[in-house]
Amino acid sequence: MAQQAPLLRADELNVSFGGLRVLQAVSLEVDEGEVLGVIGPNGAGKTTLFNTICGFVRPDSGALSFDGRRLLPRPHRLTRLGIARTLQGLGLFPNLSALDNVVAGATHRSRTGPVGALLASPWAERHELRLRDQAMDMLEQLGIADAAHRPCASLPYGIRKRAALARALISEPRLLLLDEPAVGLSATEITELADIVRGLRQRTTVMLVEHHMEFVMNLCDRLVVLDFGEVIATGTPAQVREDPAVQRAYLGEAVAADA
Ligand SMILES: Nc1ncnc2c1ncn2[C@@H]1O[C@H](COP(=O)(O)OP(=O)(O)OP(=O)(O)O)[C@@H](O)[C@H]1O
Repeated sequence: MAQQAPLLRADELNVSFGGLRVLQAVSLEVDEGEVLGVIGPNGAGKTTLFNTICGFVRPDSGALSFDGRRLLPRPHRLTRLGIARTLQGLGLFPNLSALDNVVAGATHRSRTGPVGALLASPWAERHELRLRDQAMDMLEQLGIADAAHRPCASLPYGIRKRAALARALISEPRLLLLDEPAVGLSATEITELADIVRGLRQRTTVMLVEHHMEFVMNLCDRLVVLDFGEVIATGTPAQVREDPAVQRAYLGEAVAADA
């Protein structure tokens, strides 16, 4: 049987900032339906890898492909391509309600356009109402429907994180990139988040960057480990845990932290 092509593929990505080589010949594949974790010590290049996939950073060389086609990402066109991302800083509009923030994530699906909005055509209105229903549905699925009409600035951090996730999901991405989804959450919230992400498998592929080892080890199907901008290991959590190069990379970090 022919093997399915990966949903996302990176080939020999090289990125440098000034003289600093931040990604060195990074190659990886993300298969449809999996949860792939990217881990590595501080400064390993994880965020830079995400930023390269999203088009915020241009690689010096190397290539990306998405769904078998060359990917030349541009941040404002990502959702149209089928890629959504949550940010470490969440990036929610603080004065808008959680619901309005989620609707804002679906702007590329809004067919109203400036003329339609001016004319306020019944068709456009119906479409916008449908979007709001879907956004409400999404908040319900993530267990935060109660927060729908409250301004984001007034919500606890854990709820805001879920609102940011709902906003990414409303665009119905094929690939969802989560940047440190567990950071700032309580132990209970982290367990709940893992359940939510597991549930997402049915509808999207997930690639996440994370430091929280227990979360990553319990949740991810596969891991890619970066150290000093290089992929030092790829495999299941169990394989990666036993990998001597990974142990050395993290041990080095622990020793540095103790010093
Ligand atoms: N815009 C930039 N200009 C210069 N150097 C940068 C820039 N962005 C990142 N770096 C450097 O690139 C290296 C990798 O950074 P990056 O943020 O990608 O690592 P990371 O693995 O995400 O780290 P962390 O886990 O601490 O968030 C670091 O040495 C960082 O200081």
